[in-house]
Amino acid sequence: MTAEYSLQELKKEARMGGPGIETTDRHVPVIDLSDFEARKPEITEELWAAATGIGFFQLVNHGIERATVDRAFAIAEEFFALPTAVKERLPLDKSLNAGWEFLTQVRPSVGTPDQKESYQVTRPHMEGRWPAEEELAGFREFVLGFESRCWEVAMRVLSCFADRLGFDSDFFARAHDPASDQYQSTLRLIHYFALPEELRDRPGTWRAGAHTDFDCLTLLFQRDGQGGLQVCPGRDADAQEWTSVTPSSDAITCNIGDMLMRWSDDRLLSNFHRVRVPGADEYTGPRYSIPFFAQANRDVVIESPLGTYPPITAAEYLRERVNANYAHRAM
Ligand SMILES: O=C(O)CCC(=O)C(=O)O
Ligand SMILES: [Fe+2]
Repeated sequence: MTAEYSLQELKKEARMGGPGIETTDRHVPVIDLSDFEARKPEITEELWAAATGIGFFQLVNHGIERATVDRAFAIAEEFFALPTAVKERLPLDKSLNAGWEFLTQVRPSVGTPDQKESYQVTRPHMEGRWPAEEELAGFREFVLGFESRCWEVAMRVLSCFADRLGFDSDFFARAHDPASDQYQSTLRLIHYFALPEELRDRPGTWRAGAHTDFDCLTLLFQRDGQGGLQVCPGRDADAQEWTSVTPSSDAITCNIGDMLMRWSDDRLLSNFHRVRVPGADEYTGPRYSIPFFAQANRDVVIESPLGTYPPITAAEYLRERVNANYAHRAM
């Protein structure tokens, strides 16, 4: 990817920070993964249609039991309830996507920090970044197990895209090999703060400012009743029309990221999304979400079937995206 391409991406992002308008005209498809092997051709059609359109879809019967998802949210709440002094011992290393941050993520679209704290888990870089067993018993073991379950679901979905793109079915599983020290897929626990009165009507306050994800595929776990996620499809997004995604504790909300858009010669669409703050009549308490970002291993070369972009390693690709973000912020 050239620097100009990165900058062009960023200019689009900078235009996306306003409130825009809301529309209910669009639909986020719900895709049933049950009986996956037998129904794979049918599921692949549904995934492809969603990913080449709105870029978002919700998976049901995805194979991760509700009790496991509930436990993930319970343990996330326990983590964020730890004393600040404990969490401060696990600071985020941005280049490694590992550790805890508090109010530090600034999206180029809005220029204000997301109203959240988050904890990122990237397998090869967690040494010294786990709370001690006495502080939060069973946390490390559970979180790593949950990360593996997410990986499995993500690879199942990516194998469908591989079939359609002309790769072999295991192509993306090899590209996201968790046994490699080059692995860079990330599980993130997020706690969006209860909305304080004084921020309720302040323009430019976002739980997550408008952005596209850098990865191949994002799996997002949300809770019933904790809404706010909105999507604006279309790379240019000139109309600035946003559609709310209804949260569900039973579904995994998925979206395509920039890396897979590039890998698919722009056929699969990485679309803008954001998390708005609650409106006047809405629940203003804390909101928790858990995204898993399937991001190809650092040493994997991203080479699209039609050759729209020159080959680039996943590490270099991300470095350019991150650098472009910093350049923008410094201006
Ligand atoms: O919390 C959410 O609903 C969305 C989070 C998100 O888009 C992200 O972390 O990239
Ligand atoms: Fe996102």
